[in-house]
Amino acid sequence: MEAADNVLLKTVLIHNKKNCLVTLFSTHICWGLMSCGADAIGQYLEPFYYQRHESVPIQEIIAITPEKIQHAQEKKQNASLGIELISLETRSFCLHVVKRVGGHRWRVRKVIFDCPDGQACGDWIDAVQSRLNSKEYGRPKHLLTFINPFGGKRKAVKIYEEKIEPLFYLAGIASEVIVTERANHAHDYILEEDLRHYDGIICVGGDGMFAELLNGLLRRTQQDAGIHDANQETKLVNPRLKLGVIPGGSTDAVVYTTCGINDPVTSALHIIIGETVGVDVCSIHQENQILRYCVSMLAYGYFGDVLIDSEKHRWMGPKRYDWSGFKRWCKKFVYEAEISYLECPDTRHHPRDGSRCFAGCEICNSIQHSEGESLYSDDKWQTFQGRFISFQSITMPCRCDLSPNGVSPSQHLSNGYTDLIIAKECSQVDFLRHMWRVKSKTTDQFDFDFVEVHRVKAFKFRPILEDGEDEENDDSNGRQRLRTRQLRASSWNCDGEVLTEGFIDVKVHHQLIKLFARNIEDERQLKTDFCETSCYSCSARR
Ligand SMILES: CCCCCCCCCCCCC/C=C/[C@@H](O)[C@H](COP(=O)(O)O)NC(=O)CCCCC
Ligand SMILES: Nc1ncnc2c1ncn2[C@@H]1O[C@H](COP(=O)(O)OP(=O)(O)O)[C@@H](O)[C@H]1O
Ligand SMILES: [Ca+2]
Repeated sequence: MEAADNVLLKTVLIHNKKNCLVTLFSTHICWGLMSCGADAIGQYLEPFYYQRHESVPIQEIIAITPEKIQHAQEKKQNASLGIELISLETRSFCLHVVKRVGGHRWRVRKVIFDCPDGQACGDWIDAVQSRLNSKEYGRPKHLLTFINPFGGKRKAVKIYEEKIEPLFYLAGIASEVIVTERANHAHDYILEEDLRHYDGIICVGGDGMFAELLNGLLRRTQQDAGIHDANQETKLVNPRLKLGVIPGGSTDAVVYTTCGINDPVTSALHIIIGETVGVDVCSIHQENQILRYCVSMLAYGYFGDVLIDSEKHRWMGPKRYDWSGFKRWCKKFVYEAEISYLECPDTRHHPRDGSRCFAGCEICNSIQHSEGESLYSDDKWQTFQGRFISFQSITMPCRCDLSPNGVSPSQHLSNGYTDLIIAKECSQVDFLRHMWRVKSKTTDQFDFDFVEVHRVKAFKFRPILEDGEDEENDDSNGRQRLRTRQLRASSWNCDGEVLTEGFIDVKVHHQLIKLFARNIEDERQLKTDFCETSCYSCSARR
């Protein structure tokens, strides 16, 4: 329940031509018509009750601006004097707040209040602005923004200029913008330049572009802290800077997963309000070197090959994945590897446990990890050796237009684990059935005898490539036959970037980075138009 001393300002203001009681609490702002208790000049008498009111958390206020409105009375006076004069004094202000319009899409809603005089209006603007500036909300003031002009449908520059820049201006965010001129431009810039003035780094692009930011920032952070990140056992340092993505790529799985939709305005609003979510990161090693960091999908076999092929068809934009996906499916290839993994010790957490990771996820918040303990002293490693069509390590659910529920729907953003999905050698029709379920929203995509899933903390992948002949096997008629290997090497699809090294060691780092996002909201639980917070009036009525 809200304590009375959390009330910062309380006045009767005019909203939609009606007297409204407007109350600024330290955590939210409430307004509504009163059933009793206030007189026309803005004094109110206790007890009062709102008839019906709205409440917006301070965090969801994008900005407060003075509103130049010619008030009706002045209009009349000016008209009678025959002058066209706008009010000399600003007596109205506009609250720009987050509005949910369905399907996880956010928009800006303007709510205008008229005050009795300019002084009252200034007091309101100052009081709300000072809450917005409070450190507890962590709103970014200075951002470094990279735009990939060649990502997705090649509209990133237009998206930024038309939709994002005006919002950042409204919210008082200064953004240094760099339109990239080559692949790795952003990565190299982050590694080398002075970043002290920024609160966050964002990009307008896809997962590949985000991967540049992620790798640049993590390497820079370890370098600055004198951490030797080549050693898999090292406890890595969390970067100070937060990362953000405005979708402008092809799959946009990172932003789709963390904001619930790939919509540029929704992402910009998440960045402005400064809310962040911790995200797990995989470090990928080979012998004594670190190859890359990865947050979404690390895949070998089918998805590695699709990525390589899709680059030849970049002119098709996001559709290139459908085309390459279809081509690769037509030419079925089989791979073989030995995969060792350290499974999550808590058997309640599993890729098929049916859980969903929503904003404020209790599972992510409750899981404990003993970081820093040696993985290799652990004797609980298990091994899979065999043939497969597709191998994926999925560290966040990986929702996207191609898979709205996610490639691993019960994976979590920050549980400290990655899900291994092995689609073992099977017929093309069976593989298609599995993929169809990954795309559709209804059935369990892992409910096939040729699909194996594990939730793991670390894994080692060793491709088996040598041509040759397997041991002799008995066929169903008891005849001995030789099975000739037809094994191919694939490459890795690492957050949409190609990684050619075959054998790798991977470890998950629990909540290593912070993303400007809230994680998806459970829309069934959201009540948008009525007070959700326990303000005085509501609690009095309950
Ligand atoms: C017959 C129905 C077939 C449906 C296939 C559904 C498979 C969906 C898998 C989606 C994978 C999502 C994981 C994220 C991958 C991205 O990191 C990566 C790069 O993204 P971006 O830089 O934004 O372009 N995207 C892919 O690898 C796309 C794979 C698509 C394979 C068909
Ligand atoms: N100016 C540029 N020219 C060419 N490639 C670039 C440029 N800027 C970034 N890239 C690279 O483009 C790749 C794909 O970018 P991304 O934004 O993920 O688009 P998409 O989702 O369409 O693949 C990334 O690997 C990134 O390194
Ligand atoms: Ca995870």
